[in-house]
Amino acid sequence: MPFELLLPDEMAACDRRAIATGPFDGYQFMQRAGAAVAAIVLERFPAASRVDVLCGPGNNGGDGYVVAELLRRSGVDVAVYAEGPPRDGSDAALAAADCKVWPQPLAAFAPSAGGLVVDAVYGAGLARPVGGAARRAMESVRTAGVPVVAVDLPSGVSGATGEILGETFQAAVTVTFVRKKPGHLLQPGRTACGEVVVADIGIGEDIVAAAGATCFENGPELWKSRFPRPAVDSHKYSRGHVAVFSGAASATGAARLSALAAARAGAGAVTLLSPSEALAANAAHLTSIMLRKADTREEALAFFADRRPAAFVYGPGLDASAETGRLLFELIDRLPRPLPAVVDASALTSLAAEPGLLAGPFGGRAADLVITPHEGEFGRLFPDLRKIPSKLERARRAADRVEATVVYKGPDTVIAAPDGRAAINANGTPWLATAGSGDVLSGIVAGFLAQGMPGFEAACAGVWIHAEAARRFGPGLIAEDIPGELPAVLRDLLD
Ligand SMILES: NC(=O)C1=CN([C@@H]2O[C@H](COP(=O)(O)OP(=O)(O)OC[C@H]3O[C@@H](n4cnc5c(N)ncnc54)[C@H](O)[C@@H]3O)[C@@H](O)[C@H]2O)[C@@H](O)CC1
Ligand SMILES: [K+]
Repeated sequence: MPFELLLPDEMAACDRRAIATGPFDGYQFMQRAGAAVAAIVLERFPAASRVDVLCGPGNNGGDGYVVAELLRRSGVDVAVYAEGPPRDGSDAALAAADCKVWPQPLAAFAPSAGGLVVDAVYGAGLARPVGGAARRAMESVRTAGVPVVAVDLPSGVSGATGEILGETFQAAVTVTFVRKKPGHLLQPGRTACGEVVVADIGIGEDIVAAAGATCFENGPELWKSRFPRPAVDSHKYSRGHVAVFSGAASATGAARLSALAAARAGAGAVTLLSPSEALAANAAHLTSIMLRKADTREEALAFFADRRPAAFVYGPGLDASAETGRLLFELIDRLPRPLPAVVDASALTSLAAEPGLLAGPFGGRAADLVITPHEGEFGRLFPDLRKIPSKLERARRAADRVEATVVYKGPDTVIAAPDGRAAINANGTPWLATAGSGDVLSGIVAGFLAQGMPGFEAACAGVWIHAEAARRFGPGLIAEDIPGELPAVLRDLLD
């Protein structure tokens, strides 16, 4: 699977296994990595008047010596600045010995106008916050605005978490090897990387597979085998019926956005369950979406028994008081059969107000439960997880705790399943930061759940398609525009 993201220890295991099985040794892999970076430098920055290669003491620095020597042989004006010599006997020491560019101390480096910096200071081995000469180099490059090509990761970015430890370079291009790492997609690392190029250095697919990665970059490859496609003999209910709970008279729009999105995602029928005081407001704005009065839990349960929806959305526009969360549990416990559901927005705030409700497994009660907290809601729901520095790890712990798929939203949305799988989404756009876009996402995910997609796949597909629709629309996007963009995105996926 080309979408695996390798954690640093998984990447190190791949390196070790590849070296042990041959035919390449560690230095040959380093030469291939350096050659890939040098090729990008020559291709992307042919007009650079000079290239300064900054080398650290480990193998990332080793890649840097290979880059410097290859650029020298290509006739580039190249200088090497080193933060100490590589360890004797290491692959990096071999690379330094083969490099004919004499290294100067990193402390003597100053960026030159019209030049380019190759950042080979730290990569996967980053062990502590960046300081000293490396930090000063980063600050001076940032001030001078000189472009940077980063080797593996911008030095200072954690490959595991995307955190910046101390300081980093803002790269124009980051060349990594074999597969991306979570830190290339998680913020703020993703921004520091610029464009990410993945270079093949000859580590085989079988070796990557043996690493057993459980984190992926979200994309159609991950879920298209489970993607719903209507059968020739489908009727509207067999395509999946979604129920969406509406808020009170002054808060009905959120649920309607969800309902419309569920329909556009392919649910054959969608019903809005509305308090009587909001029926008129809802009726005035609905055409293909059905409307049913539900003032009480009993009325909602009667609808579920009678019309047997395949999934429901609970949260957008609802009251954030503790009663909303209690009602959800009563509903789930009394449903005629476990149903997939998306729990979002005010329902999450409500559940956080009464932590006891979430103390035990939540999803164990529903078939496929998906919760979609943004940063604030996540922090309120799982206050003890806030101290974990990795967003990926926070999402995984939350999914394990509540036994539900967690869509932890943001510019780097993480989707985590209770079985340990996780995906990081990277096709988002800042145009999605607009009121109501989360309500649309809930509806899309519910639409896929109702069509039989399992929770993790439905959530991953929903997040990617939602972002793709917004990206295609671009400037001026408001939540109402997203459902209308879905048909074109779906057509491309189903073709
Ligand atoms: N076979 C392999 O293992 C390959 C490794 N490759 C390169 O090797 C890199 C990993 O090499 P290493 O494991 O040697 O790690 P690094 O080169 O990233 O860094 C390790 C060294 O930096 C020091 N260090 C870490 N953080 C520091 C900080 N904040 N301040 C000061 N010193 C610090 C460590 O003490 C150690 O000496 C990858 O990122 C990649 O660029 C590539 O050559 C491809 C093949
Ligand atoms: K680097």
